[in-house]
Amino acid sequence: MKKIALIGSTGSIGTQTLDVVRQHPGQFEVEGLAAGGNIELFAEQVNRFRPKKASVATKELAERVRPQLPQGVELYYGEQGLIEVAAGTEADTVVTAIVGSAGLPATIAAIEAGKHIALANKETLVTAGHLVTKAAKRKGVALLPVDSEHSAIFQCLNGERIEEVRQITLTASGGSFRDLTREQLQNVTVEDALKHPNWSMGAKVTIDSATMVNKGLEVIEAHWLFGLPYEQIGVLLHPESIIHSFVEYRDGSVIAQLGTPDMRVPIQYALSYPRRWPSEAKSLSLAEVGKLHFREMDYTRFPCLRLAFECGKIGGTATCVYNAANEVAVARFLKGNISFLQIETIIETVLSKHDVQEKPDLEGIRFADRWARNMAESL
Ligand SMILES: NC(=O)C1=CN([C@@H]2O[C@H](COP(=O)(O)OP(=O)(O)OC[C@H]3O[C@@H](n4cnc5c(N)ncnc54)[C@H](OP(=O)(O)O)[C@@H]3O)[C@@H](O)[C@H]2O)C=CC1
Ligand SMILES: CC(=O)[C@@H](O)[C@H](O)COP(=O)(O)O
Ligand SMILES: [Mn+2]
Repeated sequence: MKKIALIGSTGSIGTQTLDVVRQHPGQFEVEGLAAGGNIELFAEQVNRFRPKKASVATKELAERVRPQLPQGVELYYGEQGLIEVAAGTEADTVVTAIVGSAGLPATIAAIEAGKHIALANKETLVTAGHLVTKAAKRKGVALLPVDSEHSAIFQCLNGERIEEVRQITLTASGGSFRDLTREQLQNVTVEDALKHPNWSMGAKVTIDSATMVNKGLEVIEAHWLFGLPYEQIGVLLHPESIIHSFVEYRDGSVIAQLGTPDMRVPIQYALSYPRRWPSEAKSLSLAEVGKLHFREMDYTRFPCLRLAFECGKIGGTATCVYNAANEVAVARFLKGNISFLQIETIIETVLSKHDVQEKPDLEGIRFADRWARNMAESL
């Protein structure tokens, strides 16, 4: 029996995690669930999975949802509520399916409480990778990747030595606007940006995919998860999202992980590791697929990816600021407040005004995150 807590249960990764739980009756105990504001779905989930602890975003939401929950469930709210669910139950693994750097305090608390992390919330590693990985090492807990590319790399590295790796390559679909020129990007709409060609995901990551910030965040995530320098991390445009990523070894061998795009596969692998459980995922028929395509990344077309590499190499608070500026810019774009191309202008401008702190502690990270958000709001 695997005991899990899940933060971000009502989102795309959260609901698919609960699909995996449902598909393996008797294998899981759900000890804790946390969500933001979707209290109707959250109430259903709590009634179905009967966690001991539950949390929603605010006190007001907690008061509204309380009457719909079964007796005996301890209900919390806010950042402390997330921490309670992530760190305060008997779960051995916490699935971080919350979006944004809001997931950082709960992830650190879970690690400090000795929980393994099935990590979907990439913003946590981008914001404070040095602190998260150091804490995980000190506590002897695993950071198990859920992100499809990182799960792929993790699987390709299985049983190999990291020092024998020449290069890892993350594949990128190109997102909703892959084939548009920068000129054409000037008039794109929120609705169009939300149409990812291959994956059905939450709004924020779908926009990140279109700006290529998602790949930028993933490059930084890979740096921290696998301990590789940025010079050994590459990105390749692959429109079909069938090859989820690959590793080239020093003898010239290349090992890739393939599959139909279905996030329940990497979610399940993070929970079943080192075993492989049966799943309902569709078999991949390469004969049906016929052809796979690849293109060199164009860093002029996708400047946010170049910026991510630059921030990663600078280190310190640079990646935290890249992430925070992006979170604010994407939220503003989704509200119709700025244009698509202004997302990258905001990130670039905020970064240009930032004085990087080299080895920030958690307080330094929080300060940089707040500073970048305020700056991004003010532009
Ligand atoms: N979706 C995907 O296929 C993939 C996602 N990821 C990563 O996984 C993470 C989640 O993405 P995704 O599932 O798409 O996002 P969604 O927007 O679909 O879901 C986000 C979840 O976080 C909850 N949430 C947001 N803010 C808060 C808060 N302040 N307190 C508590 N809960 C909060 C939401 O609650 P509510 O809805 O109730 O407000 C929801 O449950 C992201 O970091 C993303 O980059 C990585 C790979 C693939
Ligand atoms: C499914 C997943 O892992 C997403 O993060 C995915 O990577 C988005 O695809 P692209 O960023 O390659 O468009
Ligand atoms: Mn991904």
